[in-house]
Amino acid sequence: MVLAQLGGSITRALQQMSNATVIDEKVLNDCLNEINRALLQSDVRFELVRDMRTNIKKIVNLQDLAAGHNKRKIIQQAVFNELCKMLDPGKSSFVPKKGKTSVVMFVGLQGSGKTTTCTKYAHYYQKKGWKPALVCADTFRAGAFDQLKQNATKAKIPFYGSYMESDPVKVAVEGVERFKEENRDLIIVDTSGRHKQEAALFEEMRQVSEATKPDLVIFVMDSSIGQAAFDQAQAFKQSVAVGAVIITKMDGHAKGGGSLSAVAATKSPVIFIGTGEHMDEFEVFEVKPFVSRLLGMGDWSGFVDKIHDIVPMDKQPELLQKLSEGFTLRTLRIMYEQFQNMLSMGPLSQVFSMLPGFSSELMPKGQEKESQAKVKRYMTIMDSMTNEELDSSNPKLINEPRMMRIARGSGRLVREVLDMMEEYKRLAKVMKRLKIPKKGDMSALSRNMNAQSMAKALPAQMLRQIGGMGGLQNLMR
Ligand SMILES: Nc1nc2c(ncn2[C@@H]2O[C@H](COP(=O)(O)OP(=O)(O)OP(=O)(O)O)[C@@H](O)[C@H]2O)c(=O)[nH]1
Repeated sequence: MVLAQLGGSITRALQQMSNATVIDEKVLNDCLNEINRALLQSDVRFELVRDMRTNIKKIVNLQDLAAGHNKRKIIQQAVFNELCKMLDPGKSSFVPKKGKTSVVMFVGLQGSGKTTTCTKYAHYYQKKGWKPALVCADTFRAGAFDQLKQNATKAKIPFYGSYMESDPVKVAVEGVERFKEENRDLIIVDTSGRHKQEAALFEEMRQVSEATKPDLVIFVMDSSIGQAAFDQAQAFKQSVAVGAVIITKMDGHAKGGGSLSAVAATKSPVIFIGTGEHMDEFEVFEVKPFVSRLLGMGDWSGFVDKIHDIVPMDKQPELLQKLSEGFTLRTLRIMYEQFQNMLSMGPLSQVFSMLPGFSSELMPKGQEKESQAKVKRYMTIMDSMTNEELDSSNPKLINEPRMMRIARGSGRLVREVLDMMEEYKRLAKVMKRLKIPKKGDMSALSRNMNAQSMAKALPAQMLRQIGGMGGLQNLMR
């Protein structure tokens, strides 16, 4: 997945710093140099990287920190905060209100994924009970209207466009008026793109915007754009009042840092990211959970949201319960069982990218097949272990001769057995620090579940304590 490598590099730099016996100026500089290199390699704009370093150095003044201070924590927190700051323009975008008509105009270069994203955006709100509608104001590209029509029909969203009319302003105005009359609460206008930034494109966008007076203009950008992202985003911002950004194709192998720095150019927040060609491969973008995931720290709220999206309602409490029980990887057998759970979930592999520790290495998005093969390989290796080995909390029990024996028994290489043991130790360490945080989890759950499914998720004793079903309903209100 885009940026997985960046996350891995930053995490490694922080880890190396943490491993140093004494944190002095040199250790800090080495760590920051590593992070800078990783960011630049991911196409993040030089100025942003430079500013981030300056800010961290200002916050982490090693000489001023008394001996008792936990320097590692302070540095880690500063890196986390600065990454968040880089992605956060400090102001939120216009938020449409359900039941009240809003017009949202989409702009972006041809092929950025604009038309697909318009439908994903409409579909996202439709699932939440809104009444969206799509207007195709792209009269430039032959086939644009057909594409929107096809997408909209599939998602059962009303649409408007014309095969005959060549004036995009006219089509846009007619479409918006039609849907206002029909009391649609989210009218989405898809505009045309060009292969490159051209005066004609910007003039057309300006005219459509003037005529339809959108409440929000969303700039759609392909994550593979690289260093050109900043200039492109700025050019769009200068022509129309861009208020939010959506970054597409985050599932690809592009570096992605460039598109994220577009936030700085448009001074507008990224509100969603596209993570695949399908309608549901679309995620709300929130800075802190994103940076948490990037650094392998997990994202509980996203995790619970995702479960809500793809797991049938009646299975959700059971799954959450199962997962939370397995988080302490005391023994290899527990890891084996967790792997079994994961494999039986199939499409849920994307969910695991939100789980701390599983993020970039074990289950990178876009490499599900390879990851599954790796997990299966680990399981084959564990199949050749004794019950004592599987149930022991002491990995040292598996010494060199045993490793060689296990490798022979499972038909794998000794190196692979070693890899598996390393992965186990790594996961066990990460999981040890973890428990579904009660407060966060409860608020995420209460957002997403009705009282009935919530009641099932709670231990009986806790449910009694809060006054049964009635008490729970009050609490949720
Ligand atoms: N993998 C992946 N593909 C995407 C994503 N979003 C869009 N696409 C694909 O990108 C291609 C271009 O998308 P379109 O929606 O046609 O692009 P557009 O910007 O509307 O193009 P014009 O209408 O020509 O301006 C299509 O094949 C989409 O399926 C995404 O998040 N991930």
